[in-house]
This record gives sequence, structure tokens and C-alpha cells, in this order.
Amino acid sequence: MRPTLNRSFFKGMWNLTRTYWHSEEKWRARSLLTAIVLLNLAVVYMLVLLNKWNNRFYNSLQDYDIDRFWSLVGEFSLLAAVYIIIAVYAMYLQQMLEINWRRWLTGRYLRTWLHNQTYYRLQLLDNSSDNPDQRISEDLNLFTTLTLDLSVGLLRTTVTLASFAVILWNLSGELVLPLGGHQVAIPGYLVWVSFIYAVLGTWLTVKIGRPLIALNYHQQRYEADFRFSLIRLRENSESIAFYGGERQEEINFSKRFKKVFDNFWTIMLRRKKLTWFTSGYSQIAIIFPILVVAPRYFGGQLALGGLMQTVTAFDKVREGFSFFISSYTSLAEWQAVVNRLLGFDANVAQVNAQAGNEGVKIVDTADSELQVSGLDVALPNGVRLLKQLELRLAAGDSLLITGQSGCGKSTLMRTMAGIWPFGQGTIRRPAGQSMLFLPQKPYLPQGTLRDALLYPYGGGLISDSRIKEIMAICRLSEFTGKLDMADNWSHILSLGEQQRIAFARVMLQQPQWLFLDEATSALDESTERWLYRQLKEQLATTAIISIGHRNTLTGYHKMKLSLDGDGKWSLLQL
Ligand SMILES: Nc1ncnc2c1ncn2[C@@H]1O[C@H](COP(=O)(O)OP(=O)(O)OP(=O)(O)O)[C@@H](O)[C@H]1O
Repeated sequence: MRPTLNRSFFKGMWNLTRTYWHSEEKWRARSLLTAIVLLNLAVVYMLVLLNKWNNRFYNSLQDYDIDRFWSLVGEFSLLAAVYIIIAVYAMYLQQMLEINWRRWLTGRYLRTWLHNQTYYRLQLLDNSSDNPDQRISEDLNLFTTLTLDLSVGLLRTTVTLASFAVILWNLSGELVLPLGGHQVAIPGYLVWVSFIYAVLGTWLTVKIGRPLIALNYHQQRYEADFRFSLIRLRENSESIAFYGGERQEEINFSKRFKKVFDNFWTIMLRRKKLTWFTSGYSQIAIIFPILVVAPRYFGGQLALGGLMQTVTAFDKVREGFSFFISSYTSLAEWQAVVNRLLGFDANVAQVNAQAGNEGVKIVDTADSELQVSGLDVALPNGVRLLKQLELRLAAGDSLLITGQSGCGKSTLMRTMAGIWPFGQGTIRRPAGQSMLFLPQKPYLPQGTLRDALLYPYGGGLISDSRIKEIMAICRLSEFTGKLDMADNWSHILSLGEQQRIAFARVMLQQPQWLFLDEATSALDESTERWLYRQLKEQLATTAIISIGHRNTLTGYHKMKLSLDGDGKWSLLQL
């Protein structure tokens, strides 16, 4: 997405910004903001006092007035002390507001991302935004920091500009220019000079720095892609080590890093151009006001104090007019961040709009049966994997779904779980009854073994003795001593052990409906037989729907649904 500044950008940005200030934390946020604004105004006031002090101080030097000199040094110490206290608290409170705002926004984004399985549905979108993790961790951080920095900066600059423009106006007097036989008097000419100087500088900076907006936008994205590929290596280290895939991985890393490098190189060249200009501009700014005021000083219209005060006032006014110059890069970055967050929001909105509008209707009914009627399961490109499926299952039933690899068995399970949006038909599910889906890849969350066993619920509800009893049934007794050990269990446990953990989870949670997607594929046949028998004993009334290729599974089910991958299906009583 190319960042653009248009009405919808400003509308989106406004929506993004305003939520926090109208949230349940609004009073705290607004009080902090008020304090920050007041402190920043106080900073400007102190700068004005210091500027006036400049005049008197340099005059005391010029007049060799030692008593006045020491009394002004004392005054300076006081002004400086107050200035420091105000500046420290202005920064401290601003950071406090930043982190509070970020905490609130992060909570909101996390909830939206997790709600309605949006994290899963997002990846099914064609135009899904890249790296949602980066949006939540990095972009929200940058957004709050930059928004506050820029807006507080703008406020402080405006007030500084207004105060010092008045001072400079009063100090500069009139410049009389001969123009075609006439004399033209320009009042407050130093203000005009600094204005022209700054506007010229700003215009050139914007012209040179403009491409940085898009470049920064891409840089963030390439960095995240590169980081993600490194994380994948860590997550899949064993498979890669078995394959000896290091060379291929290196090629992949280099490819991704090349994008980081190339883009940074372009940024670097652009920044170099910009820095040629901005550092030249700020160097000239040191001498420029002295040159402009020098004629009045040497003409005797200004004392040394006046000269020094004028120079600092000129500097402040120029700084004010040049606000866009010094904060141009931040502004560009901020715009890129806002665009990325808006892109993410748009994708989430698209997913949510689809969620209510899907072809497959999942209806919770008072009925005790699970009924599938007229169900078509399709791929995102519209190709149908399954046509007009009709199915009724009651408590205690067991159904085995078979068919060749890739025919759509897991996709049917996703559809029944309500996370696959492509297709049409109706699935009526008994309301209030618990359902547990065990996907093909066992998932163990970060944390202790207990967390893994009780997932997705927390601990506390089931006693230790019950957990240990079930672990013994699932042939996991050797791990009972490690229940509270936090480790990377998905890397430590064998696939068969992970599948047994999943079975223990089922027995502990006792769902009324259980969906197993090749949940015993890594187990030997005798353990598989044992576990299915235990399932029947422990969960006598649970309906079990399994997916599997093995013939041995047939013996544990009453019905068999065969899919042929072209949409046809057949249902057999076993
Ligand atoms: N997100 C997706 N986008 C596009 N196609 C997909 C997506 N997910 C799955 N598919 C395709 O849908 C088809 C069915 O996949 P599914 O996982 O349901 O097969 P399966 O019958 O469970 O296979 P297996 O027995 O190998 O596990 C496959 O051709 C797969 O490539």
C-alpha cells in the first residue's frame, strides 16, 4: 500500500486517535494531557524569561557592571532550576501518557485480533495485511510516541513562535528600503526575514525528503519479514536440521535481507541528500541572524544585550517556522505507521463483515443433534471440495471421515468449527454443548505442562489427582512430576507424546462433541486402540468425529463418511 494523504487518511487517523480520549480512561488521559500542555506552556514562558535575561546580562557585560553581573548570574540559576524541573516533568508525564495510551490500544487490538478467530481468518484474505504482530507490537508503540511528540511539539512550537515573533517584531524596528525613488519602510522586518528563510528551507526539505515516506513504510515491512523468517527457523529447527536445509534457509534469509539492505541503501542516499541540505541550513542559521542585525548594532541602534536577545529570538522564530524541517522524518514515519494501522483495521473490518455474511450458516439450536444440511465446502477460489452434504449425528455417535489426501477432510472439520468461510449450507449445532476440535498439528501453548493439558482453560478447576490419573491412562505417567515445569514442550515431546497430551486434554475436559483430525497418526496401533477404548469408557455419551487414513480406525466408529475430492460423498453404517 502506498501511503497517501487524503480525506480517508485523515478520517481514519482521527478515528484511530480519538478512541482512547473517549474511553473509560478518558479522565486520566485528559488530566495528563492538560498537565503536559500546561508544563509545555510553562517551558515556553521560561524561554521568554531567559531571552529577556539575555538582554540584561550582555548589557551588564558591555557596561562592565560587576554587581549587576553577579545578581544576573543568581537570577539565571533560579530561572535555570525552575526550567529544569518543568522540562523534566513535561517529559516524564508525556512518557506516562504514551505508555498508558499504548497499553490501552494494545489491549484493544489484541482483543480485536483474537475475537471471532480474526487472526485465522485474516490469513485467508487475498489482500491480508502483512505481519499483524508488527502492527500490534511496533506500530502501536510508534503511533502513540509519534502522535504525542508531534502534537506536543506543534503546540510548543506555535506558542514559542507567537511569543518570540512579538519579541522579535519589537526588537527589529523598521527597515527602510529605497525603491524606485521612494523609501519603503518594512516594520518587524526580522520576522519576515526569518519567515522567508524558514519557508524556503521547509519547501526544499519537503521536496528532497518526500520519498522517505514510502521508503520508511517499506523498511518496516522488510524488517518484519526478515525477522519472521528467522523465527520460522527457530520454530522448525529440527525438521531443517534433519533435511540439512541450512543452505536453502541461508538463501532465503539472504533474499529477504537483501530487500532490507537495498531499501535501507535507498533511504541512506535520500537521507544523505536531505542532510546535505538540513545541516547546511542549520549552520547558516547560526550566522544568518547576526548578519541581518549587524547593521543596526554597528549603526548604534542596538546594544550588545539587544543584539544577543535578537539573535536568540530570531533563532526561536526560525525554529518555529522550521518545525516541519526538523520533524519531517518523524512526520513521514508517523504517516507510514498510521497507514499500516489503518490497513490492518480495514482488513479486520473486512473479516468481520464477512463473518456475518458467510455462505455456511452456523446455527445454534435447542436440538440435541448436530445436523448438516445442503453443505458445500469450497476453496477460496470457489472450487468445491464437497457438494450438498447431509448428515445427522446424535450423542454417543461416532463417525469416521475418510478420503484421499487433499480431498477436503480437514476443511470439512474447519467448516464445522465455523472458521472456514468458503461454501454454503447450514450446520445446526446443539446450543450450550461443548465441542473440542483437535487439529492435525497438536498445539502446545507456551508455559507449563499443566497449561498444555488444560488448554484452552487455565488451571485450578481440575485437581492434581485427576490430572495424574488421566495422564496415567494416556501413558504419560513419566511426566507427572513435571506438571509445573515451564519449557518448550512442543520441541521436547515426541509427536506421539503430544498426541497423547491432546487425548488427556479431551478426557480432562469431557466435551460433548469431539472432532479428531488424524489425532492418532503418530501412535502405534496398540496405543491407538487403547486410547480409543479409553475414550469410549471415559466419554460414553460424547459424539466422536474422526478423520483418518488408517483401516484400524474403522473398528472404533459406527459410521463412515467417504469423500472423493470432486464433491461426491457416501455415508455407510459400519
Ligand atoms: N488456506 C487455503 N487456501 C487455499 N487452499 C487451501 C487452503 N487450505 C487448504 N487448501 C486446500 O484445500 C484442499 C483440502 O485440504 P484439506 O487439508 O482439507 O485436505 P485433507 O483431506 O485433510 O488432506 P490430508 O489427508 O492430506 O490431511 C487441499 O487441496 C489444500 O491445498
